Amino acid sequence: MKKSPLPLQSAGGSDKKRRQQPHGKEALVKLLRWHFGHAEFRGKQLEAIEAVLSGRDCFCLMPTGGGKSMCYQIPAMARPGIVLVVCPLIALMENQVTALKEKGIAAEYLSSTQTSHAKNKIHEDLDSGKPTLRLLYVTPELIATAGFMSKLTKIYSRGLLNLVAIDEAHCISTWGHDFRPSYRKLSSLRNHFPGIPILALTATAVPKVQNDVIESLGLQRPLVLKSSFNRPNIYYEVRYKDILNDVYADLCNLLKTSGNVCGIIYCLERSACDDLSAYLSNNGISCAAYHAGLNDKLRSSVLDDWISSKTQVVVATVAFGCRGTCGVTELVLSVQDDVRIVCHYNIPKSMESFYQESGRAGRDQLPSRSVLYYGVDDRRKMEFILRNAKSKKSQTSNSQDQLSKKSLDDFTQMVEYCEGSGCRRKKILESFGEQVPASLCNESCDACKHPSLVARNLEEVTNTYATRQRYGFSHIMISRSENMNCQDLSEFWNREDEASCSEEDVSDSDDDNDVVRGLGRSKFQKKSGLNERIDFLQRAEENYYRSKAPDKQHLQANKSDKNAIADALRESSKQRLCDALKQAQQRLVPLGVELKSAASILENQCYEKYGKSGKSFYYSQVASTVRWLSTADSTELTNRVGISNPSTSADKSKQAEQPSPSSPDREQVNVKDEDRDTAIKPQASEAGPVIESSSAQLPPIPSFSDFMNRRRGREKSNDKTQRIAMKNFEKKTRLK
Ligand SMILES: Nc1ncnc2c1ncn2[C@@H]1O[C@H](COP(=O)(O)OP(=O)(O)OP(=O)(O)O)[C@@H](O)[C@H]1O
Ligand SMILES: [Mg+2]
Repeated sequence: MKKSPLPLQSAGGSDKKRRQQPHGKEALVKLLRWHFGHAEFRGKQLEAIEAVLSGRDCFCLMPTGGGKSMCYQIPAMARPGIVLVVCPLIALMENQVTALKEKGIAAEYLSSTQTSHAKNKIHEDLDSGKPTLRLLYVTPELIATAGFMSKLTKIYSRGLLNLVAIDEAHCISTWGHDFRPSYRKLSSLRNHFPGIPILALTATAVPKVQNDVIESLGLQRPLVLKSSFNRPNIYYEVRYKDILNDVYADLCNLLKTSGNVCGIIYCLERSACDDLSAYLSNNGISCAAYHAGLNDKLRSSVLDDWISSKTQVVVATVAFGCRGTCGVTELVLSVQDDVRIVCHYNIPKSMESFYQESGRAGRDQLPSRSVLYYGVDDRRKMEFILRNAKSKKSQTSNSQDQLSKKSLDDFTQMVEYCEGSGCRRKKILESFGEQVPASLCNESCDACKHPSLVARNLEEVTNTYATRQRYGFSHIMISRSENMNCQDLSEFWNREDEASCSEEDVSDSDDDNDVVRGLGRSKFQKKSGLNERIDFLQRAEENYYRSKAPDKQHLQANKSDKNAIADALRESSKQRLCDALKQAQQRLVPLGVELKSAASILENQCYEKYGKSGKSFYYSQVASTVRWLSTADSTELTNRVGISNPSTSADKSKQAEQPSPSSPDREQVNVKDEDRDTAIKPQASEAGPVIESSSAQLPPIPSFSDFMNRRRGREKSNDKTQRIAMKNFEKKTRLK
């Protein structure tokens, strides 16, 4: 170990005596500089260190990347003896131990993944009169074993246990988003080792969780240190899917204009990860999808490439965002310091999750960005899942019911973050109980920097949404939520235990029992994981359309082969696309194509391109085509259904080259809104939803970029007539 710059206090002897020896600030700063090369302590680090060195329990709340590890690493350097660090992940321990060893610090971890030789060496050192080890990392499961507890007790009775640090301490709380039952086993530590300070560390900001952690660990008169959750180096922004021409293209452009930086995109669904990642790759962004659907080898190579900057962006499912329970991904996402941009392709389930996920940007304190793509349909999807989760919980127990209610409340905060026009930063901080002046933001969120643009966007979203509702879009989720028995969905929103994690996560546990239980649950997990729930939603959507279809024989879908796309399913997709086309036709000029054939062409595109990759790809593609139909203009539509001919194999390659349904090539879209205005000829629907004639005469909704371009154009133009026409158009749109 690197020789300390300070005269070290001797190990052993009276606990009290040792703790009474003060460590002045200067001495501690020297240790920081010597061992870690940092000039000064950050935030509350020094206070936490001084507290534990004086023997006091401490609860330390610091934002992600705030430097919590230092709060136990410096005390470990200050005096000989052992600092025990409890950590939820073997991968996380491995990572920290490797980094410490590189700095010449005597650190080790104990886990089932180590060889007996390595373990024996550690035990020998611990058993010796003068252990050289300073930091010993263990999992909560190991702490609970009788063997390890008796070893720890021996170390304690020899006066060699200096501190117990509990990292990610929120995992002990059922109120947190990352509850881990094995953390409950840590409750006994306070009584087992009287006089040894316990340091609980977390970045989880919810006050209820904080109190729960302190109580559950039995901390005595703890020094409670709470740093501000403000991340001044992150610029927060929300983009509105419903008024963007093409969300994929927007995201792609965003990444390109951000430079060749390291980024993370979070999606709710695996299929969206694959789809988006493929789109971005095709458009020149070096990126890869990462989710539980990939095999281990592929996953680790994706992460390796990302860490080594071979890949710029990783598109990951949110299921990998849980800190306490999930495996390597979480580790990588949270140790990569130079992530410059974090995008959420779907609205997160809570402010807590959003904060943690977006917080992975800029851990090195350099300017970074968080961009959330918000869509009303995404919101509905979430609400739908939450509502159904609630109905199941209410059948089982009150406390579960409360948890579901909490999920809904948490989600409301997230919706307010997106739908409100006030400072985003203030909203984040206030949701964690921090009252801050508006000036704190210093124009580092879109609402503060471009207030009128945000207000216009929100107005546009409201108008678009109102019009869509009038046309019958977006009501699907609501009607289904009332009809469906969707009990399986409940688990997704309350990750009460490891059961809700994927198998990789369980393998990270150190507890044999947990592993066995976990494996026993794996069948259930497979059935009730996030993506399966999404599949379930999509199936429900299919059922909805099937039940609408006149020919009920489609209901006989072949259930035997999970991935095979049955003819009945294809038929129901066609029907669904046909419905969407009808609605599009009411909005636009007549397509000049027979609707059923057009639906067939679109369905075939989905099938050709995605069917072979499995059902969920196919489902998501059909769903995104339906979404696309709700915004596409006549030229886009004719281009898409006109070019393709599903029946010839020669066209297959052509189809592959075509942009994905959710991302029609913008270059092809060149229809002026004025042209569209005059071209509208509302058609009576054949069998689609009944639409009032007044709504059928509505002008088409201009896309946001059209709207903005026209605005810009207007500013430049001196042509008075054009200006008047524009004003009239805007007025008309607003009125609708
Ligand atoms: N006093 C300091 N000065 C400069 N850099 C520091 C200081 N303390 C810690 N750091 C650096 O800050 C980064 C984050 O530290 P650390 O991993 O301890 O954060 P954390 O609070 O544990 O974050 P997380 O919640 O993500 O686990 C590391 O690169 C670390 O070296
Ligand atoms: Mg940490």
